[in-house]
Amino acid sequence: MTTIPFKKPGVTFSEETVAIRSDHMSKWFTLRHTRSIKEAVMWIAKGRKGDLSEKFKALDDVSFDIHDGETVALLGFNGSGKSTTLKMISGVMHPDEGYVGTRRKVAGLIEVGAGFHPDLTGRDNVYLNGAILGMDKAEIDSKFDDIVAFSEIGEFIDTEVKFYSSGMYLRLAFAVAIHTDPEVFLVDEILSVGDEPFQKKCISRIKDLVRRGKTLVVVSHDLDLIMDICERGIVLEHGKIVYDGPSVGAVAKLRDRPAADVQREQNERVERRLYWKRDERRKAAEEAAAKGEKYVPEYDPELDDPADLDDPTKVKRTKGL
Ligand SMILES: Nc1ncnc2c1ncn2[C@@H]1O[C@H](COP(=O)(O)OP(=O)(O)OP(=O)(O)O)[C@@H](O)[C@H]1O
Repeated sequence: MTTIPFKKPGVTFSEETVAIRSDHMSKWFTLRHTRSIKEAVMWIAKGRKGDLSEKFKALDDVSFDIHDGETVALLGFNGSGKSTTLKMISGVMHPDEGYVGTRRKVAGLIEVGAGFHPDLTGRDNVYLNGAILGMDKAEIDSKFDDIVAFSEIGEFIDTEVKFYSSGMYLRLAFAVAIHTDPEVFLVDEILSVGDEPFQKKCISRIKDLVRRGKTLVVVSHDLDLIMDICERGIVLEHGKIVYDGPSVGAVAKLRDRPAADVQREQNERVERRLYWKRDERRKAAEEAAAKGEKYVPEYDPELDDPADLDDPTKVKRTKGL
């Protein structure tokens, strides 16, 4: 039994709740070999018979259903096919065999700055990217200040994005994607591009989405974070699914350790974190009370119900978060 507060108790899934379906999906890629000049000459001399390149199956008969509100991690060692699976779900790649489809509004953070035009300013790119992700102008207008605040781009919003660092790109891309209010959010490892405070902010925002019941599919090598955020883990090995079940079991498989031990350590980690967070709040409330003030904590998706944000006496949202 996990102690994460935002995990939902068992929900009944049906055909109507399927958000993403992958049905016997396979993908072939071409592996190009570097050949010596001699080999290339021989190949031409033999009438170009055979191929200098070789095909390999990056995804092999991958099937899964992801239902509304599920939080799923795609796990596996380097080259196992995680990012390719995410690209299939987002539609930037198509399977060679089988089927993959989504039934909900999807926003993905898969490739940093994909959909950004280098010669346009940050401001113009917010509008361009927002439109690509399905927002109309009025919606972007109303969210523009929040997007810029979240990204912390500040005055650079009117600079052409070709002058941005990769971290600045990421900030703006994440800020736009998160403000599209997607039903399904796809996140690849790219969070690692941002600096630590920004990563924390993104993770907090992702936890907020989870708490609000959104569907999440994440690719990450950060297994502790995965257990925090995701209920389910799908482990890929050489393009095949070798495990699909509770994320703790997936992590145990990757770490080659008993699931009960991994679960116990995860529970201890979460309990410790929540203890310190509550303790900090308690101290801040005492300090405020000593001054005759009322302490209103900042919203934390691990401690607070998102509905509490409607009541300014309960929690407040940090600007841009
Ligand atoms: N466009 C492509 N053309 C050729 N091969 C590709 C292409 N994209 C991915 N691959 C190969 O397909 C395999 C799976 O790649 P993928 O990026 O999905 O792995 P991954 O599990 O996300 O790995 P990592 O943990 O290193 O990010 C790898 O061998 C990779 O080199």
